[in-house]
Order: sequence, then structure tokens, then C-alpha cells
Amino acid sequence: MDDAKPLSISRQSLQRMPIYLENLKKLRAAGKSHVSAAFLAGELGLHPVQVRKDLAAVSSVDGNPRIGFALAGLIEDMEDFLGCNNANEAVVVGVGNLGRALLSYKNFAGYGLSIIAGFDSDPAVAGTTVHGKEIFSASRITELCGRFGVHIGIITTPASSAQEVCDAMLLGGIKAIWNFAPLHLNIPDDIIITNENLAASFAALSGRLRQQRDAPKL
Ligand SMILES: NC(=O)c1ccc[n+]([C@@H]2O[C@H](COP(=O)([O-])OP(=O)(O)OC[C@H]3O[C@@H](n4cnc5c(N)ncnc54)[C@H](O)[C@@H]3O)[C@@H](O)[C@H]2O)c1
Repeated sequence: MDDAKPLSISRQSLQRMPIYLENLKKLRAAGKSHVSAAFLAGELGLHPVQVRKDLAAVSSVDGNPRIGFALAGLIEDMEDFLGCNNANEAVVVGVGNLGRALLSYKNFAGYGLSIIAGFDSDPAVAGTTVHGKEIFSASRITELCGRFGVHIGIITTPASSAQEVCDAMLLGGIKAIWNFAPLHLNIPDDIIITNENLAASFAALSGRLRQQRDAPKL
């Protein structure tokens, strides 16, 4: 669909989009042609109003009150929105446990991310390939990011190296950083950053578990 609406969307809504897309594709594979917001909400444990709002933010497909949204249009709009048909290219710096896992994960392509190469400071790692992607020496980050014309950099080095890696990426023209290192990075205001933190996610999980355990039994 050409006229998907460019509304401002919250981070939480953005994070739900790949989950909607996965579910919409499953329904299509099961032979369904339409889906209602109420059904999706039930499947994903969300409120139907929230689902309707999320879908309206990325799709111009109108839901029919009786049969719901046409799946084909919704999937097309969602894929356009997520950039699935025109994947963003990225590089990973730090090809250890986590960097290797990201380089090897096939499904990113379906969500608009194509990791094209890696960098590592370890001479035993630079010069190898992971999942068919070349791993270059970290000394070439600035040069090759510029030459590849990539705009997304993924940092999976130890925290002690993350700022220098980030600086080298920015000099090479990187505009958005997905940072897995547990460190606050100093970056200019116009650079987009997402910090991943498994410890924070786990704290939320264990906090909810504690609340459930401490709740009075009826
Ligand atoms: N945020 C999360 O949820 C999460 C989860 C797991 C790990 N981590 C973090 O991700 C990072 C990587 O973890 P890991 O388990 O893969 O570590 P690892 O030690 O297996 O890999 C780190 C890699 O970075 C390379 N490296 C070090 N300095 C470099 C530099 N200056 N330039 C290029 N490469 C460099 C090392 O040679 C190594 O290959 C760590 O900061 C860790 O704390 C974060």
C-alpha cells in the first residue's frame, strides 16, 4: 500500500510490529484471508484498542467490522513499514559469542535488517567468515563503513572498547547504533541509539515473579 501513514509511533508500538507481522504471516500460511483486531489482541495478550491503534499507525487497510482486516494488505503495509522489502544494511563490531549469534541469525532479513560484515580486533578472528559474512580487522571500521555506505552499526564488544568502536563507526558515516555493550556511549544528538540490556529485561521478569509470589492468595 502506498499511503501507509507516517504517524509518530511509540517505542513500545514499534517493538510490537515484528510480532504482529509474524502472527499475520502465520494466519496467512494457515489459509486465512482476514483477521480482526480482537483476535490478534487475544493471541498476543494485548487490548484490542491498542492493536487497532498500532495497525492504523502503519496501515491504511480499513478493518471490516464483521470480518476484520484483509491480511494481504496488512502484511504488505507492515513489511513496507519495517523495511522488509528494502533491508537496512548493518555491520557488527565484536565477533565473539553475541556478535557471532547476530551474524548467524537468519530471520533478521525478514524484519528489514541485513548484516553484511563484521569487525574484530583479534587477529585470529579478522580474516575469517561467519555465516558467509567476512570479518575484517577493527582497524578498518571507519574506512569500510564509509566504503560500504552502511548506516547501522551493532556493537558487541566488551564495554571497555565500545566507545572507541562507536567513534570509529561514526567517522565512517554510521547514523544509528544498536549497542549491546553495558556502557553509556557519548554520541552526537543526531545519532540514533538503542541500548539492549538483558539484565534490565530480567529485572522486569524477576520483579513480576516476586509480585506474583508475594500477592495474597485468595
Ligand atoms: N546487552 C545484552 O543483553 C548482552 C548480552 C550478552 C552480552 N552482552 C554484552 O555484549 C558484549 C559482547 O559479549 P560476548 O559475550 O559476545 O563477548 P566476547 O568476549 O565473546 O566477544 C567480544 C568480542 O569483541 C572483540 N573486541 C574486543 N575489543 C574490540 C575492539 N576494540 N574492536 C573490535 N572488536 C573488539 C573481541 O576480540 C571479541 O571477539 C559485552 O559487552 C557483553 O557485556 C550484552
